[in-house]
Amino acid sequence: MTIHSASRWAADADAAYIAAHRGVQRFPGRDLTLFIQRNFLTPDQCDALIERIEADRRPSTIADANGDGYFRTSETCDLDPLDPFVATIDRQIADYAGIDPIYGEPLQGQRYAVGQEFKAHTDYFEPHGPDFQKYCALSGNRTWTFMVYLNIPEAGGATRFTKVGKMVQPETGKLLAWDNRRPDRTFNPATLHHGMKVRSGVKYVITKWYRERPWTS
Ligand SMILES: O=C(O)CCC(=O)C(=O)O
Ligand SMILES: [Fe+2]
Repeated sequence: MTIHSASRWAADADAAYIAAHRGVQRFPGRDLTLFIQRNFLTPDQCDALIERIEADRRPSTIADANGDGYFRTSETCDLDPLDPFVATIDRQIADYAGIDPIYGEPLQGQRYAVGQEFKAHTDYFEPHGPDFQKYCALSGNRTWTFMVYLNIPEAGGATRFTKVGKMVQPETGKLLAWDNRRPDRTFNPATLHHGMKVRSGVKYVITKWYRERPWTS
């Protein structure tokens, strides 16, 4: 995998830049800008992240309350940006994306036990939704999502893009990256995705979301 220098960082990712990485796979449909990079993280890096998620997890919340308490049943961990190992991972994602890290929300870990899931949702906030002001007033909406599977659960736990019929299976170190917008920069409902129920074992992922403007918490 090619890591480019920091001089390639910009405010937004360029799909052509990501598409040029060695070994990357691109979803063929025009409705969704989606990439898969196997072995983006090493098994050792994944294990070190799992250790941190185990040490510091709490029940997940969702931003746009929808009245369904079972919508996102996983546990979340805000990975410490001051932890030098976490900073290395963050930098590795920024280099791959070509996005300046100042646009990134802090890296999050997720842990799904048997039966836990994240029902179909988009990562961007509905511009007319009730929580848009609260979550997007300062930093703007979410642009790109970078997600890495840290292990293979014994059964279940795939990510399903329900509108385009694409299913991605967890694999240790596999990166999934997508633009939450269409090429014309409008938000793309075809990014709707479902972190499906784990049927056996435990599933761990990390997620990195980038914003339209520099991140301010
Ligand atoms: O765990 C998954 O497969 C999906 C996670 C996800 O959609 C998210 O964290 O936004
Ligand atoms: Fe998501």
